[in-house]
Amino acid sequence: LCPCSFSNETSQLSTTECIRPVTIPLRASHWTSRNASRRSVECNGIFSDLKGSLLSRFKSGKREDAGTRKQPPVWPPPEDADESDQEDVLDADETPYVPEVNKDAELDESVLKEIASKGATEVRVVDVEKTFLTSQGEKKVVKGVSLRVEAGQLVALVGPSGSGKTTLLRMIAGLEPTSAGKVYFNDEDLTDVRVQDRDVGFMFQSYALFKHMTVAGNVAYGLNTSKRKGIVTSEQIRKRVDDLLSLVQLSDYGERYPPQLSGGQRQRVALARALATEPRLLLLDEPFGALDIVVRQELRTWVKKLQKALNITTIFVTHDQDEALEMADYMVVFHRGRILQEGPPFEVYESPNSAFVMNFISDPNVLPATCLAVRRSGFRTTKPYVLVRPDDVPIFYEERLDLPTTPATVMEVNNMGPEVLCEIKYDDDVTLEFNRQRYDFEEQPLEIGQRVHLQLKPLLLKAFHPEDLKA
Ligand SMILES: Nc1ncnc2c1ncn2[C@@H]1O[C@H](COP(=O)(O)OP(=O)(O)OP(=O)(O)O)[C@@H](O)[C@H]1O
Repeated sequence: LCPCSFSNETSQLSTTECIRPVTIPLRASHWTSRNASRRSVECNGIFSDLKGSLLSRFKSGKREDAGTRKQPPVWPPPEDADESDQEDVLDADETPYVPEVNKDAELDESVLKEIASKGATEVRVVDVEKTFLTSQGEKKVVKGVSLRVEAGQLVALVGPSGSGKTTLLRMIAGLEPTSAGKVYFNDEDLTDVRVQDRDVGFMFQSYALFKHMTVAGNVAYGLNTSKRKGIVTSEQIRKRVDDLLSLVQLSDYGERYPPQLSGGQRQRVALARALATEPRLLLLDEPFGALDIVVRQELRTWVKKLQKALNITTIFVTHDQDEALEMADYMVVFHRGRILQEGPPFEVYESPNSAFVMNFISDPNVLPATCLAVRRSGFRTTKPYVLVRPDDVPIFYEERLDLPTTPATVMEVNNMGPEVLCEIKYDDDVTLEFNRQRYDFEEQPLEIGQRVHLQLKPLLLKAFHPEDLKA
């Protein structure tokens, strides 16, 4: 186990108590009470063992040799710290939670102005196609895509792996030539313009920082290589780097090296670097994909706030539907190289235009189209299956003669925090999950074995053939 934040190691831990092997990235900032309790939930109790093991190791005086480089303060504390200090560090119940970023921090107006000196840019792609030449012949991976991204919007491209999201992003960036179609920034045709002349900032999942360069050096890299922004003297560069590091709340980290940072901090450096040259457009490809769930959640909210404050048009690719629903102003669902649906996230969620979209952005139940409940609902289809979301199923204690309800028996009741997830079985043995807000559930609780009556609303069902859901 390596708790040292220099090493960037992860530990593979298996335990019979866990459903599957657990990988826990260890970082100094993890040893905090809120994270600790979340982590213990995440890994089914393994945390207490882990903590105990680290505690004994720490008490035995072993720690990583941090090398001869200038070292920032890290956990574990120096060996000469007295035992009571050590207990303090490890006592998850008493250590205050240290968030990855201060989401409520006021953004310095002068810094914002410095960085967001241009107006936001509208991006349009028109009938864009991409064909790759592979050993099996030509492969068209983007098939006539048209999309308008309004100036200042945060747009999420979602879809299964291989559906063409990254390829589209790369064509917008100029990293990949288009096979057909046009790319415009504010009505300026940039289709054949080189990447370095498009004024685009990138941030990818793999931090892509130069390990041998300090944080400040990484942020300054773009400025050093492109002197076209009027930032030419070393003093101007230093000022811009300071501003950017302050913006991403890493002012004290300029002299560190990337391996000395946590994943979230590295992504913040990558963001500062992407913003260094005042890009007109920010492109993020799975920016939080490599981060753990707690940090990811925090950075989502923070990046969204920053994006709005900078008013910079941003397109991001994500596999995480929740991330897209939470962050995006506009959501684009890709399937097999085409856009299947686009719109504000709540609209796409509320009114998916196909079984594929419903299945992709929520976690619906699959029912046979001929089952009792579907027939009783009045829904008619020739397709073999039907999707229904767990939050789209009204439930009644008594039979409702005015509504087409179907009786069922409660089989499971699982408290999931803010929601209660229940499973019922209809009399034809078809099962269905539905959820209720905990507050509603407490008002009207359900018990295992209880008879209930559920309504399926035809407008909220989507019929499908298994082929329709394939990536
Ligand atoms: N240089 C290339 N040569 C050949 N095929 C490629 C190349 N780049 C991408 N592809 C193929 O294009 C298809 C789309 O890839 P792309 O990375 O755009 O998908 P994606 O939706 O972003 O998926 P993921 O989320 O997994 O990155 C995939 O089948 C991929 O294998």
